[in-house]
Amino acid sequence: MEVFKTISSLAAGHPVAFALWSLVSAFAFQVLQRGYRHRRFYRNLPGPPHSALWGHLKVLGEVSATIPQNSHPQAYYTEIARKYNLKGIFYLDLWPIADSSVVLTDPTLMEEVTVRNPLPQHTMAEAFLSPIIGPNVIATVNGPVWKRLHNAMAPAFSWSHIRTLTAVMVDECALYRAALAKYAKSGEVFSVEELSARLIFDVIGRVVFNFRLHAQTADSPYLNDLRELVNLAHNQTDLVASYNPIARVAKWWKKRKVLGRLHPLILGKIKDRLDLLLNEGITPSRKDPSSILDLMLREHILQSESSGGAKTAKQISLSDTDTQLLLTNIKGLLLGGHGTTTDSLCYILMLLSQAPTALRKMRQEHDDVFGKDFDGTVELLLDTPAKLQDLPYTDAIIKESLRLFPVGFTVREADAGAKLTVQGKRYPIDRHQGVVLNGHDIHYNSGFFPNHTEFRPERWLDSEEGVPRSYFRTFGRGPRACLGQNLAMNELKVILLMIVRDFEFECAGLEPNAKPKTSYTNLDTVFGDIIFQELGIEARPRGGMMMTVKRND
Ligand code: HEM
Repeated sequence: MEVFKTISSLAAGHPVAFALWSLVSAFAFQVLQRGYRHRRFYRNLPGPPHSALWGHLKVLGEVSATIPQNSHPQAYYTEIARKYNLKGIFYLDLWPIADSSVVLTDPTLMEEVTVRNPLPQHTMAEAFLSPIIGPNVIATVNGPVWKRLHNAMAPAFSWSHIRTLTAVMVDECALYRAALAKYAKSGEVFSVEELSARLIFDVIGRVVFNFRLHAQTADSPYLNDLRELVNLAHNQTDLVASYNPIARVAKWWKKRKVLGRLHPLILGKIKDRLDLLLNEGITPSRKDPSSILDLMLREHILQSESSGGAKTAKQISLSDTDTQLLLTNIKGLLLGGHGTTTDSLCYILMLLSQAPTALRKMRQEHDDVFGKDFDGTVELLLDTPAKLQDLPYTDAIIKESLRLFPVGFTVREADAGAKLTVQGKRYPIDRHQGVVLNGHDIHYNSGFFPNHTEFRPERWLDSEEGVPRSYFRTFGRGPRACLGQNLAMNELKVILLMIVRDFEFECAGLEPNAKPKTSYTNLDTVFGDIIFQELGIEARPRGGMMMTVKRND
């Protein structure tokens, strides 16, 4: 009774203080209740040692102390799994600092949630990307919008279309060779990431828009602004910056400026192309698409035609929603398509710089299949692009590099209350919990890849053992697997074919670690901390992959 009396007199005498006190108490109660529920859910599930107070935050802190800052989460997950001998599935309770998750590290289980019963992309992927690119980008959206985008874009990634892009790749790669020749002459240290991004961006530009973006020869405003957006995404993962109001305002302002420049450029291209198609009465073909933009405009033209026969540019204007969808997805493809392939090329060249035998075998394969002469190689390639499929060793080098350095990542979401079954045991899923598919762990598991830290392209050729498809997770699997994987593989092959016989790469300023920093790899005793991929939109090279190049005479 006394308590009630005190409370009523406080409420009457100090109404504002009372209201504040009530709010704070209600908030504190909610936080405590949430925390308790959270810790209780995780306490008996498989995972590292769980604390009633800290959950797994201390474990994460310990592992973070050994891995270089801002490494991609896949490295932490793999290291935690090794340190605590966690196999197949484990849980991480990181409330309230980060999203809690269930981490899958078993190929069969991953096939279950990607191929047999595919789970949708987690909303955290959309939450991460949409402040940078916008909502409804194909890689993160689910449901009918994803279906529509996937269906519209798919023909641009068919083998038949990719082969028609060989001439584009060869043209752009000739400029890349010329830049390498300059660096070979000067002996200068340069960023392979920066140089390669320009090449790959120009190719992606042709796939997306079918016009040249000139990132290699002039300062492309598209590339500069998109890379600025990537840097902003990079900062998004910096916890200190994300709670600092001044940093947040500065970032908002910068983003506003970048988008203010970028959007009119892309919108101009969309409008010009739509006008041209309509004025010339062209409905873009799905069989022989000129670009992804055309494929997406085709949907729009067909829809407008079927709903009333509108034919002219005036009659068919894009709705705000369609314009937004186009804009977002064009940015997404330019960004994702060039970043992932650039990162992959960097790691391939880094690994080759310390693998003379593999390099020699690949050069031999190129000589055998395309002849020794460079001009002859280009001629044959342009004439018979399918010959790229006759380079199994080059293919194996790319796959082995992408095994050691998977640059993409995926987190899925299951309904609260759903269960995952592993060897007859059922594991619960919490509300909004991230279902993390850590392919990196599989790639560094000697049970699946014997001598897993060795760069051994031969493992992909071994006709007896081979590598089951479910073990290679770099492009994901199932309906949400990478749409651009054939394009990326083909492009990487063209680049390697056009450069490796004439140039020799060497990493600059390597600082190998005296002993491995983690228990899953010892590659840092050769290359140093650059092997710890940094968190950006993808798992990117640390430090720009600085190298020198010389001619292989
Ligand atoms: C080596 C280069 C690349 C790697 C390693 C890579 C990796 C990935 C990964 C891991 C995913 C997510 C898979 C999943 O959620 O299960 C993905 C999705 C996607 N990638 Fe790539 N990617 C590469 C290049 C490209 C290129 C060049 C393009 C085209 C411009 C592209 C377009 C896409 C698209 C459209 C999706 C979303 C597919 C969907 O959700 O339907 N990727 N990629």
